[in-house]
Amino acid sequence: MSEPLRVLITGAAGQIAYSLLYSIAKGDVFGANQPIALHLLDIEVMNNVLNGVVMELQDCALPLLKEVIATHEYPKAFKDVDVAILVGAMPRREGMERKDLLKANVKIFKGQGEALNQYAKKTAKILVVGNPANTNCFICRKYAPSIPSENFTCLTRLDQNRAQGQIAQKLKESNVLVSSLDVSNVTIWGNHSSTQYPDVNHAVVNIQGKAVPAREAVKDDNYLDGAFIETVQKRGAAVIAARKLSSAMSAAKAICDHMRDWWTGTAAGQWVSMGVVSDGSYATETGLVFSFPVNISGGAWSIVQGLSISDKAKERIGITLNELVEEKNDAVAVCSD
Ligand SMILES: NC(=O)C1=CN([C@@H]2O[C@H](COP(=O)(O)OP(=O)(O)OC[C@H]3O[C@@H](n4cnc5c(N)ncnc54)[C@H](O)[C@@H]3O)[C@@H](O)[C@H]2O)C=CC1
Ligand SMILES: O=C([O-])CC(=O)C(=O)O
Repeated sequence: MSEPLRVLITGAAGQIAYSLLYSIAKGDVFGANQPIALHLLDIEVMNNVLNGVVMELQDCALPLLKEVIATHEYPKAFKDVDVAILVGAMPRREGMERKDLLKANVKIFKGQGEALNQYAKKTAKILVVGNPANTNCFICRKYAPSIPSENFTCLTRLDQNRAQGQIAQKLKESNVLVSSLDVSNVTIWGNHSSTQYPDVNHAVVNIQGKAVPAREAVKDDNYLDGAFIETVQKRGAAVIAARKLSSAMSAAKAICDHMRDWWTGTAAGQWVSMGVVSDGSYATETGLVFSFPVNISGGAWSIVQGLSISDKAKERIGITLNELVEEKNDAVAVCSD
């Protein structure tokens, strides 16, 4: 067996981590033969809760889990990590937009960027989950200049999974029985916020072994251009309104999907959506962390190029782009206070 992969999870005493740790330690993400050392970080007041999580991990009796380091200290938490999943941050409550968290959360990602820069492996793959995820990722990368920018990503896979789920659900209404996994190449453009653009123009549904364009399968452009987009954009808020807590089980599942695909690659002809550092593709601003369609091979992602983008789609991409530019300016100002 190989050396343990050092996987840092921040916010390890919180609700997303509680759904996430088991899948990672069991081998669902990095493979059934990959030993894992978990580095669990939370703030000092959560020490007791974190100890309880460590006890439960021991009690899961997982053969791949070789070591658990639970701490509130950055030097220990970030030391030599191969993977950093940065979840720890304040979640939003009912009535808030995710960008309302910016002031409270962005400085956490400045400090964790500095810690990655100082202590993590230079090859570390980083996934930012804490909201506002794109802008926190932008700041994290800014303060970790020794790690390549392509190693920084943020989570928009939950939005992708939601979009696939909505299309599968809609098809059930006309007795076309498919699962979310039969829907591919939906793209989430831009910000993990209510301005994101879930785009079905290149999406495909596998119906009894035949690849059918999503618009042809659904046969309802009004829905796809209206209620579908709004449902995906506002799904996080709908979960908060119902649960009085933000999504956790589905967020943990999306984190696993994101990391597993980054590790093992995307299927031929299929792409996934990830927030990545923009190279200016599709008229976006270079350097912003923007969600794009990406292909992944050999642990490296590349933005899918050459997709046709309608004028309406360009307008929607422009809206989410403008929001990200504003968030970035606010975040840079907060961090230089
Ligand atoms: N990008 C996405 O798709 C999603 C993002 N989120 C975001 O993930 C974040 C975490 O959500 P939950 O787990 O539900 O929240 P939670 O409140 O249950 O857990 C957050 C944990 O982070 C810890 N924490 C706070 N500051 C920290 C720091 N400086 N270092 C390490 N740990 C710290 C807290 O003590 C707490 O244990 C929130 O910002 C939420 O909005 C949630 C769902 C989806
Ligand atoms: O909506 C929230 O605040 C939590 C989140 O990011 C999501 O569920 O997508």
